[in-house]
Amino acid sequence: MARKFFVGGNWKCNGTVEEVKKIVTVLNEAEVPPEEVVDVVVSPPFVFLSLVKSLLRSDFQVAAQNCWVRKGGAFTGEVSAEMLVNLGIPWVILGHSERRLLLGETNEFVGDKVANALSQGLKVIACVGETLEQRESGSTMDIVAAQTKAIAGRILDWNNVVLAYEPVWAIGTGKVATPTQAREVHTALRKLLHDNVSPEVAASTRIIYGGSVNGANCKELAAQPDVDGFLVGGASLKPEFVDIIKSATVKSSA
Ligand SMILES: O=C(CO)COP(=O)(O)O
Repeated sequence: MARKFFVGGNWKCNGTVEEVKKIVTVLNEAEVPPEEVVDVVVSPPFVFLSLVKSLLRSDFQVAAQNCWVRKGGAFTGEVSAEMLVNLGIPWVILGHSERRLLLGETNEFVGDKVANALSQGLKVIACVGETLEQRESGSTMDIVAAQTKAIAGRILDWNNVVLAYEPVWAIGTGKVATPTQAREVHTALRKLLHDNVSPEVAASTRIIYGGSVNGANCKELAAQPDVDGFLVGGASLKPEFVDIIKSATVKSSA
């Protein structure tokens, strides 16, 4: 069965109520391929989740950008998976490189978070990716394999997981991975799932690319065999996000 294209918009730590309303209006008015062709998931900061959920068209979904590693309780400043479920938020992004690098989230911690979020009924966009230094030293595959294995070992049901390959050197830099660079890692990750999990999971799990994706480069990337969609940062705050959603047709017409 073909994997459904997936386009996520990670708004990161951006936005005001007014800006959020504007972005949602653009999305609500956009003509995009039907739900059967593409999953669209936008991820505002926690404080805007309810607002976005209440305004957003029903064929698009909402994701949180993080959640706590365990059940809620005395953890000042954290938001638990069960709170997100209670709010009707279906998705959460976990293991983003900004959290790994700026907040010290380790592979093991991200694995724990993924296990906890899935056990509470959330769907997870799990992120992996190497730094520039790691790429230049030739350790890209070792790094993303270790990150992926730490996550994979904690997953019982892969139906609720999307894997996002986001090379750190491509995030927010305007330096997008070439289609070949993206394809190489995506293909290797799919092989890793094949060998370490199962052929079925390797065939059905969406592996999406993130890092300086925009309206101009999305089609060529979308045409790569193992690229099943995108996790978009900066461009997800702009009208060109709609063009990125439309790149799903590159796959459906292939
Ligand atoms: O980190 C990203 C999405 O999670 C990518 O960010 P940019 O698209 O701004 O490079």
